[in-house]
Amino acid sequence: MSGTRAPQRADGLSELLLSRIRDVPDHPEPGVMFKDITPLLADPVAFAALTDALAARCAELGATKVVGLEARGFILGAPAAVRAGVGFVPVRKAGKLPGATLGQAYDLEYGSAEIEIHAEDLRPEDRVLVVDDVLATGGTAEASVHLLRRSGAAVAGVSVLMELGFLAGRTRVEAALEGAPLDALVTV
Ligand SMILES: O=P(O)(O)OC[C@H]1O[C@H](OP(=O)(O)OP(=O)(O)O)[C@H](O)[C@@H]1O
Ligand SMILES: Nc1ncnc2[nH]cnc12
Repeated sequence: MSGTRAPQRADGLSELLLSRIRDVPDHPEPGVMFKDITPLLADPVAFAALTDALAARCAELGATKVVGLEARGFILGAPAAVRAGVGFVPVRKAGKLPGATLGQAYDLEYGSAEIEIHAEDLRPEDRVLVVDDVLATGGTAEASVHLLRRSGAAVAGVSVLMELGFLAGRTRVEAALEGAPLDALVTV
């Protein structure tokens, strides 16, 4: 696909995943190169390989829950949680969750938003792996880390399928993570 750098892993996983991500120029607005993961989801081999990698990371970090970020983080995070044998907790856009919520406002590459979680689904002893598809400006992941800390859970790390390195989101997420790892299976 266009506009990408060489894969980072020696096992061929990054190359496989990258080959299934489609660049869509000017979506959802002019100037944005949208990274479309639907071809990857439609490929059972690539989707299973991604799920296995995320589940393995969950085990390596001793995570007791996967938190997925709406909406594409749900698609990636939920099967990884099942594969790892841990629970899944959704971070949703504001106004969707029916129970008592904790909320956090944040900025996107395009626009702004607020996220919420049912904090009652996390225990103080939980170690959470945050999963999402794309790290762009880092605003969503950063807000999630702050939200999770406020919920009382420990953040074991953040794992994303794809990091858009030219947007420098890593810096702000690593600052929020205070030493916990930020992993990207593919960086472009
Ligand atoms: O690093 P950032 O600049 O915060 O951007 C990354 C976030 O943006 C996208 O979500 P989006 O809110 O577009 O929603 P969707 O997954 O519901 O399509 C993507 O799935 C990440 O969650
Ligand atoms: N360029 C992009 N492609 C896909 N998802 C995104 N989320 C934020 N920026 C994005």
